[in-house]
Amino acid sequence: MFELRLTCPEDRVEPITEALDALDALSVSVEDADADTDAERALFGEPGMPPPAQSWSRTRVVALFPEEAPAQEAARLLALQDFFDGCTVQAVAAVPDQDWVRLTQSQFEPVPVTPSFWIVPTWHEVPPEARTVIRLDPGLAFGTGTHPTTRMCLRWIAANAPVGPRVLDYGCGSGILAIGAALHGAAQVDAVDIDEAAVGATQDNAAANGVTLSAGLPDAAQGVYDTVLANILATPLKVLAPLLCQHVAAGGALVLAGVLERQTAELQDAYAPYLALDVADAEDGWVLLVARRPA
Ligand SMILES: C[S@@+](CC[C@H](N)C(=O)[O-])C[C@H]1O[C@@H](n2cnc3c(N)ncnc32)[C@H](O)[C@@H]1O
Repeated sequence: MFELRLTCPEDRVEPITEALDALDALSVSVEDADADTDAERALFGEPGMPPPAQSWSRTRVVALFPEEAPAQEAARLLALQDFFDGCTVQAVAAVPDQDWVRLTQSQFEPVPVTPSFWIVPTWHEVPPEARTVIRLDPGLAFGTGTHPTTRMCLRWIAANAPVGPRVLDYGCGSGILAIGAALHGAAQVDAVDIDEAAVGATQDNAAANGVTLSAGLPDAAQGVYDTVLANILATPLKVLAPLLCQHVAAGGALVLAGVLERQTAELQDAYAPYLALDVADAEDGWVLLVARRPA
């Protein structure tokens, strides 16, 4: 795992985090850079000296990548953007996996998807109002419920329960959507991902939640499903249009996330030869696109 660390003025956080998402960062976290300033002051021995004025409004953004090359490429591409003026890349550095997991775990709190459907890390008590719970520890696969795209998919699952009976989670990451579908009535859930670590994480997380599902590489998706869920970014979703649509049964639903509001029309165009996508939900600049195949 490699992290790209940069500092920026507060008003650049949004375009930078959006760009990092589009550049396939596994996670992007935003921190207050003032803590650094205090530490630097202590280190360089300036008792009583205020930090430079601009530091007070600076923010640190940390993006994780599976390898060094995409982290370096992201740093290079960001530096070319107009909105990067006044921002500084601090480092691209290796992060030991255990440190990342420990660091990430310290940032996770229980997340409500609906008032009664929660994602709760294993080291937290289950809130009393939670009736349906996914127990999940953030690991190396994407999908902890803190990202709006994951939450929108889970909200759709809860609102459309019972889902299935056959459900496909394409790009399963941690398996969170597959587990959510199984907890909301799906009788058979297939979860697939191009990343073998995600397949392993999905199997582990399903077992930890007492859920039976089948996890594998994309070829394991076979036949048609009543619900096809895919939370991947817009570009791969466009490429996958014919494949995903061919897996949707008559009367079934296709649920797509990972799409920014401004990408809605291009996704609708890419899917138009197969299915008609509508915006079913929106959060923080992301949209949930849903299509139904006529019965
Ligand atoms: C944004 S994560 C979503 C994880 C989880 N489903 C969720 O909703 O939180 C996208 C996942 O899709 C996988 N992925 C990306 N491109 C893919 C492809 N062409 N086929 C299958 N999986 C893919 C990635 O490895 C990653 O685990």
